Amino acid sequence: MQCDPLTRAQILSEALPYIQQYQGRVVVIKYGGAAMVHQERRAEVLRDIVFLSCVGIRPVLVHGGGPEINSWLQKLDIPFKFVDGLRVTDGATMEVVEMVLVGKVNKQIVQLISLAGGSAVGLCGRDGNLIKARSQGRAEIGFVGEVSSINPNLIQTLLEGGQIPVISSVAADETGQAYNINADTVAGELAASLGAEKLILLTDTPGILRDPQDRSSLVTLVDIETARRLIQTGVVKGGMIPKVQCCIRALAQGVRAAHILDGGSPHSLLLEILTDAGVGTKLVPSQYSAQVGEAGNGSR
Ligand SMILES: Nc1ncnc2c1ncn2[C@@H]1O[C@H](COP(=O)(O)OP(=O)(O)O)[C@@H](O)[C@H]1O
Ligand SMILES: CC(=O)N[C@@H](CCC(=O)OP(=O)(O)O)C(=O)O
Repeated sequence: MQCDPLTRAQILSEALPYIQQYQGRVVVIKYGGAAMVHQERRAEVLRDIVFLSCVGIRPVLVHGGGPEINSWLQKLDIPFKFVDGLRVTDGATMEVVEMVLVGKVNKQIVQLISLAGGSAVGLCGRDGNLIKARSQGRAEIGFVGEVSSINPNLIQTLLEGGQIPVISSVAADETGQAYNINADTVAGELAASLGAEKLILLTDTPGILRDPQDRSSLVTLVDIETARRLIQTGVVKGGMIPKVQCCIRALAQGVRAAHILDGGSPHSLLLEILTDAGVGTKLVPSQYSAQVGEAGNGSR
């Protein structure tokens, strides 16, 4: 980290109890396309994930790639549009989504992890029957799927072998038909099925903002009830809605905390997990759970 030695020593002494608490625990991290567009930060984010793995925390990475899919659809002259934050996915679009996410973005991330000194295995839902999909049943959005089941055994085996699983949000149904699933949704369901300690969504805003135009209006701590209210009252809009919804679902299924933070800000992942104050929005099941069970001074 680029900081003076005193600050570094403070961070290290603060981080140690968190590292001890989370050792052996699974942390599911979703690296969104909006954050990944900061090419210069990608290697740094992935180095931080390798660091977590080196100290004994078990990161599982789910990646997005919406902007990269858009750019390839444009190159191929295939028009695209979104309904409720979900890409309308016909047969031709599905083919491009799978090629870009599974063939390109996934392998780039695996390579960057390897260059950072870690070892990663790239998978999509089809591999090892990891995720089975089903249609959302909305004709107007085509092959957009939802998770029908998850088989976490392969992920557990990889984690036990010190590998970092890197997962694309493409999965097939019982007939082999591919579906395009929102990557936040996949991350939330995986976190629940792996009994993860944390679900972390890296995006392009500091977290949930009271005013999306004002980056200083960060909501630092929120429980499920308040998170629902932020959606109902329209504070949380657009692409932030599926994020908050999947955090709520993961918390309701036993994940202890969910975090939304800016993946483009230096070392945001480590600062969020390993310091008392954190840098993003932390979502917890209830206000009570915010005060118990965390290492450090419990300031958040
Ligand atoms: N209350 C809010 N706080 C923060 N961001 C918000 C809020 N409401 C809507 N947003 C929007 O949500 C976007 C993040 O969603 P999205 O673009 O889908 O990201 P990703 O590619 O990481 O999945 C932000 O860039 C912001 O424009
Ligand atoms: C159904 C749906 O919308 N799928 C997404 C999958 C990728 C994704 O979620 O990427 P981000 O995290 O970068 O948004 C898409 O096609 O863009």
